[in-house]
Amino acid sequence: MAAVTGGGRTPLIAGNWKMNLDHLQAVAFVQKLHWTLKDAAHEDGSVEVAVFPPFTDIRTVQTLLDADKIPFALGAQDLSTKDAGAYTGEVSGAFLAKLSARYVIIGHSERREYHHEGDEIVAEKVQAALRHGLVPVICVGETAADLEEFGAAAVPVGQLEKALDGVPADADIVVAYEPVWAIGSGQAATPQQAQDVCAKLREVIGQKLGADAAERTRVLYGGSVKSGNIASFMREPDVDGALVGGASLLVDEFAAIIRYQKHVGV
Ligand SMILES: O=C[C@H](O)COP(=O)(O)O
Repeated sequence: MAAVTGGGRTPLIAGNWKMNLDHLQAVAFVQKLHWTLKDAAHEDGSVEVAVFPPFTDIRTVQTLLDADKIPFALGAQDLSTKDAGAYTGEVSGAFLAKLSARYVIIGHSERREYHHEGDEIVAEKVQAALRHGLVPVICVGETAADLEEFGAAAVPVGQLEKALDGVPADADIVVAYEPVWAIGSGQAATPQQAQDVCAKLREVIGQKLGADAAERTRVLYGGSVKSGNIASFMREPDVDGALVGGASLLVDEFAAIIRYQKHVGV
């Protein structure tokens, strides 16, 4: 089955569990999701599925994925700017890499808002991820007030420019456009809004890292993605997948999102 995004990029459907599902619930969830998806496209690699459990679940989920040969990638929701040392409560990228985490979310709006993480910290975390061979999923997006004052693209474009400072041209990264007003609100962006901003973010990648990086880097949309709207986003040429919050906690709903190709008609 063909990928539907531009440039031959493999679509990525990523489930950010946020602070939900303890390690026992995580095992039941992953087993059920895998079982539900037995016939789905992710089994042949045409859609990549990634789950982002809380830190305390990661070891358990990693063991399950390995033992049952479940083809989901594993990610963390955050990491420290530091690699080791006297930083109480922090988790190093080195530790995540040892647990076979492939991805790490950086700059999520909930980190920016509740933990006061600005663009400098985000850029440091991107460097920390790359130091340990992790793929940063760099989140950018405008608030409702930003949208009114500057339009949709200005803030995410500025955030991404800063996050990419010092990133080498050959770095493996993912960018997620998440308008803050669309997160958990049930009010998703329109596919055209998502496309417009994702295309601008791809331009930024091109300016900062070069044309090859712009062509190969996946740009996701996030914010109230559901099974009922995923196909409309995935039809857009610059939307290469989704970063899903609430709907990634419901097995049948998340499985239906992963199976979006059935609705796209490719
Ligand atoms: O990381 C995921 C986003 O915050 C989207 O969350 P949501 O799908 O619940 O709107």
